[in-house]
Parts: sequence; C-alpha cells; structure tokens
Amino acid sequence: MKRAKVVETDDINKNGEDEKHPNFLIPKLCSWMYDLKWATGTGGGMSVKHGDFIYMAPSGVQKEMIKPGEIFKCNASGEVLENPASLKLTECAPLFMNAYSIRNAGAVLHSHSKDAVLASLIFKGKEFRISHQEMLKGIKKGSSNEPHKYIDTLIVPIVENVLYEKDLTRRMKKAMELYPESNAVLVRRHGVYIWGKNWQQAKTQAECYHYLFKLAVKLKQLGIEPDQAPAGENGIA
Ligand SMILES: CSC[C@@H](O)[C@@H](O)C(=O)COP(=O)(O)O
Ligand SMILES: [Zn+2]
Repeated sequence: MKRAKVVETDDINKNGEDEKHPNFLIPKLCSWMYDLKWATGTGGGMSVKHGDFIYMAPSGVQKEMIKPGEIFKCNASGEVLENPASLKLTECAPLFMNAYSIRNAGAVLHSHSKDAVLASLIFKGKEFRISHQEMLKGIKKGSSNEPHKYIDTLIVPIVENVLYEKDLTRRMKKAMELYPESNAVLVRRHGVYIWGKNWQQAKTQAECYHYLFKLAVKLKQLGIEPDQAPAGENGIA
C-alpha cells in the first residue's frame, strides 16, 4: 500500500515569509478578533513578543485590515525601534508593557467584546467571579501557570475606565499586583486585557475568559449567582 506523503507544517509561505513572525501573526490574530467582534470600530489590539523584541499593532486603524508592514517593533522597554510610515503606536502600548514587565508575558490582547463589558457590569465591585465551570480548566493561574480546577473560583479584577487608554496603566498595574493569579484585567464599560506565556496561550485563555464572561451574564439573568457552588443539582453520580 502506498505510504501517505508526510506533509510538514511549514510556517514559511510561498513568499518565503515566516507566518509565525508577529509581522504576519498580529494581522492574522487581529482579524480573528474582529471576526469574534472583540476588535471592531478600531477598538482592541494585539501585541506579541518574539525573541528580544515586542511587536504591537498601530493605533486608530481598522484592526482587521492591518498588513504585515504596519506592525511596530519595540525593544524590551517598549521603545519603538521600527515605526511604519504614517502610523501611530497603539494607545494600549503602556498597558501591554504591564503584562510583559510584571508577568513576563509572551503575548497580550485587548478585547472590546460586549461579553467583557457586560461581565464588568454584573459585578459592581472590583472583582468578576465565577466557579464550578469546566472551562475554568483552560485558564492558568498567574503564579504557578497551573490550570484552574473545576471547583476553583476564577477572580478577574475590574478597574474603572478613564478618558484616555494610557491613563489606565497605573490602575492596571495595581490590579495585577493585587491579583497575581489572574491573567486578565477587566476595564469596566470598556473591555479586557488578557495575556499568556505565548500567543497560543493568550488566544486560548482569551477564548475561555470570553466563554465564562458570556456564561456569567446569562447565569445572572437566570437568577443563578456565577460564583455560588452548585446546590440541589442531583444528576447521576
Ligand atoms: C474605538 S476607540 C478605542 C481606543 O480608544 C482604545 O480603547 C483601543 O482599544 C484601541 O486603541 P488604539 O490606539 O487604536 O490601538
Ligand atoms: Zn480599548
């Protein structure tokens, strides 16, 4: 029987470009975020670390239409090394830098999803909380990088929004220091910042966070507190 041809996953496309390089990855991930309605109307953004450099999306552009030549290259301190012509660095830059400097992240995304905004409104204080959900297992704990357990309570700190994105930097840093287990910070009536050890973890964690944000809103509508342990559920054991 003829052996199947082994097809190597090849990140180098026909133009000899490395498709896993942030120059190609950030446009692709921003387009993915747009499709999920996490980055519409120029809102939201993405940053990826590659080697000793940090790459960020530009400001004020349709994030789903960013091209490979439009990505900013920065050093580890966030200083711009390569500035695409006629574009401005994202306003999210200092907040992205919080994740790199405080948590040694490999990638950070900023979502304007309605689920994140609603999640920031169903809890009036400084914490979003949910427990006893299978999808908790898709989110790591910031201190140990161990996955949450089904029975854990996931807590995401909520900071109040301000007029200009850059002015969120200090309160985001404060939230990250007060909640070392969280890999996300909600910004009330605005969105959320989510990071991971690499872009893959940032992406999959963001998917789990958004799933739990949406679920918590629905649970509240049903009169079920998202962070209360199950009571009176008598399925087959
Ligand atoms: C729709 S304006 C949104 C911006 O103010 C900001 O919140 C944002 O998420 C994107 O900032 P940007 O500088 O365009 O990358
Ligand atoms: Zn924003």
